[in-house]
Amino acid sequence: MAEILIIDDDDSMRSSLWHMVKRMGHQAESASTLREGLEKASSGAFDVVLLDVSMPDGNGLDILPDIQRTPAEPEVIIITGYGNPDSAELAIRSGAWDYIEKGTSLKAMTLHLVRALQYRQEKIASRGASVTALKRHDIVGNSHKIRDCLDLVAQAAAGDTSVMITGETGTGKELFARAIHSNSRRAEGNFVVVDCAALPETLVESLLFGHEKGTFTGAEKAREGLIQQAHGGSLFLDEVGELPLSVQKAFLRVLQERRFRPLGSQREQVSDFRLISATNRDLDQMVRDGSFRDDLLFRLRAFAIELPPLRERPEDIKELARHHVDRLCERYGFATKGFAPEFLETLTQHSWPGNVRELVNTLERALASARLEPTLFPQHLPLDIRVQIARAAVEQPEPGAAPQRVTQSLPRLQDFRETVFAQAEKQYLSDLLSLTGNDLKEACRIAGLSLSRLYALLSKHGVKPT
Ligand SMILES: Nc1ncnc2c1ncn2[C@@H]1O[C@H](COP(=O)(O)OP(=O)(O)OP(=O)(O)O)[C@@H](O)[C@H]1O
Repeated sequence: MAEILIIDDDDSMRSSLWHMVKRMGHQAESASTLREGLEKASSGAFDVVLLDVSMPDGNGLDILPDIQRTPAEPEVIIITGYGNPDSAELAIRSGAWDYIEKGTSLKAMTLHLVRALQYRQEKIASRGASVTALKRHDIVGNSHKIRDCLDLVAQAAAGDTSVMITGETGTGKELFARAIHSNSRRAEGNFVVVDCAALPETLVESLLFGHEKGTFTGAEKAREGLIQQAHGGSLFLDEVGELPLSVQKAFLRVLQERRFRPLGSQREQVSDFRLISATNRDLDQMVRDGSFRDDLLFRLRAFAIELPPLRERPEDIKELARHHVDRLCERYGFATKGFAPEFLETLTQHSWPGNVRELVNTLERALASARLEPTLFPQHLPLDIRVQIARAAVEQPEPGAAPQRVTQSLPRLQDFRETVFAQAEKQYLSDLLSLTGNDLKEACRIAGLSLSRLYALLSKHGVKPT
């Protein structure tokens, strides 16, 4: 029996969904505001949340990420009476399982729920089996986003297709590539790293494909190429966007046929390798610009993993800091160090544009500054980071400027949302009345509201036709 939470302010809708869930033999709970819904989702163990978009205390899509981050990580089905393509796209991009309009028959809604439950059951079963068995290979973090990536690592490791890992610099692309290799059937073979950004253009072909003795000046001995070294293992093309166009063509052929000819050789060689590539560049844009081959991209991206930046998973910072400080202390022969609470707080407030690599470098600098002192304080952190955080705490943003990281006297997020939402709703209603010249029928049509709902909102905000 599954547990379903219905968040909808419309009494009759809530009640018919509740009966639908009960008839399916599941447990149902309901909430009529977003606040109540989020509270219930946070304390319950729901499998699916049916979430209305247009609610009295805000837009349901705004709390979608909060619901997905609750411990049970439920699937969310968005239900709305005012469907529009943009919010449908936003819902799906934000990870909603499905998006349905209120006019949909109960029979069809039942089917959506059955599918969502089936999907969830299979996801939990496969995640349990695959991620538990996964060797993490030093990957630290338990945020929802990292666990989703580990799930993909487990899936990729079980197969043999080419994998492309994308993500900002320092997000752990090489670490994840190694994890795929060491969890795959090729784990006993070589993991050969090719840093495409560091390959000199004149030597790239000979390094990849190898060469015979005397093929060019300086080729005093025959040399095995990196592709051959990866035979039986994995070839990791880091910064693959930097591969020159001429080499892209030759490499495409290697991928298609797993055969290549070393420079100066008459004979073709065979290499059975699994390709993993990584980039922080927008390869689709490079294809549009003509600097990357679309047929190669298509082959490289048979399976894709996108790693999240550290600022989107601050909950991992503490564990990452512990892991890397312990490793660094061991390397330098220090006794391990404790963290003052303010130290962790400061780390969590920084936005880490260089991601985990920047965090690791910063911890190394903090250790050098603390030397034999047993506890790390913010004072051990580099000055530039402390200055940035101190400035952000006191600076008022310029009108229209990007939001800053502020640390003092903020209201509760829910209260802030409610205030902003109420102001925006009031403004919208005034604009609606002026635009329509107080024609309430036309206003209902534009806003997608019933007349009674429009009256209720006008009276709630004290907006009167002029
Ligand atoms: N999830 C993680 N857990 C532990 N350490 C991590 C994690 N992600 C990254 N790191 C550490 O951060 C540093 C950078 O990682 P890595 O080289 O894999 O990043 P990258 O995305 O390949 O970077 P670039 O794009 O600059 O090549 C390494 O020291 C790595 O050990």
